[in-house]
Amino acid sequence: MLSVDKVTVRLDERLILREVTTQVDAKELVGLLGPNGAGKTTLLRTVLGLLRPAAGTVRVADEPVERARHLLGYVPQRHEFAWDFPINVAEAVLHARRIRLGRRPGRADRAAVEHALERVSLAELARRPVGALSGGQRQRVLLARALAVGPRLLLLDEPFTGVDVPTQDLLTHVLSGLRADGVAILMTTHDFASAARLADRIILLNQEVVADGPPDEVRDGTLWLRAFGAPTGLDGVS
Ligand SMILES: Nc1ncnc2c1ncn2[C@@H]1O[C@H](COP(=O)(O)OP(=O)(O)OP(=O)(O)O)[C@@H](O)[C@H]1O
Repeated sequence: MLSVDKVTVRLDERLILREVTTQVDAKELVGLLGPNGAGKTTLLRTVLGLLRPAAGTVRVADEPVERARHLLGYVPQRHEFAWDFPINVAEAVLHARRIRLGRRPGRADRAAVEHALERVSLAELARRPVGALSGGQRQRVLLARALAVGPRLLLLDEPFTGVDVPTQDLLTHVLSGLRADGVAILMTTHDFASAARLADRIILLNQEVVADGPPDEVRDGTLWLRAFGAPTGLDGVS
């Protein structure tokens, strides 16, 4: 579903990603790990077509990304959304679908919103202003916004960061269900232990791909040393 081939990205003349090659298949959940500033968000933004690589190619469902945007769902980091905007939960989700489809919403769009809210257990909060939500509820709104467009490739930027255990469990459940439905999922995270439980593969990134494989293969301490510059990444790994 996603194929990234020798992608190099420079921002302000600085090399951020160097010849990154990887892929994510349908029904596959891949965790993207690396230290702060490793280029994880940059890679997601490049896949979304928001950044143009200096070299290399990104293809989604065998198409250049410009022709495959309708297949993409994106869950940004929570701070990137304007939570002080005076809209409620259902409107926030509908808005995402409206922007994607570029038309006034009709009955099918409202049904898609309802379905997305149910999938993340937010139906009861549909009329609540987004500014009044907790961190975990906000995370679920962002996921519902991505789901409302029916993505085949879902990109998530640190969905597990700063949310409580029940929210983590819900996210795990929803992502597992999407994978079973055939969605390809690429998710950045700082937490190897939770990624190892959930992901089929883990990519260790630090400007370049340091390792890419099943969690058991990527557990090797020397790889972590190369990716993080310190062995501390293995803390809490079980
Ligand atoms: N628009 C930009 N212009 C210039 N440099 C940028 C821009 N956006 C990001 N960078 C730089 O690119 C590098 C990679 O940033 P990125 O946000 O992709 O890392 P990350 O792995 O997602 O980090 P974190 O774990 O902290 O979220 C950083 O050094 C950052 O300062």
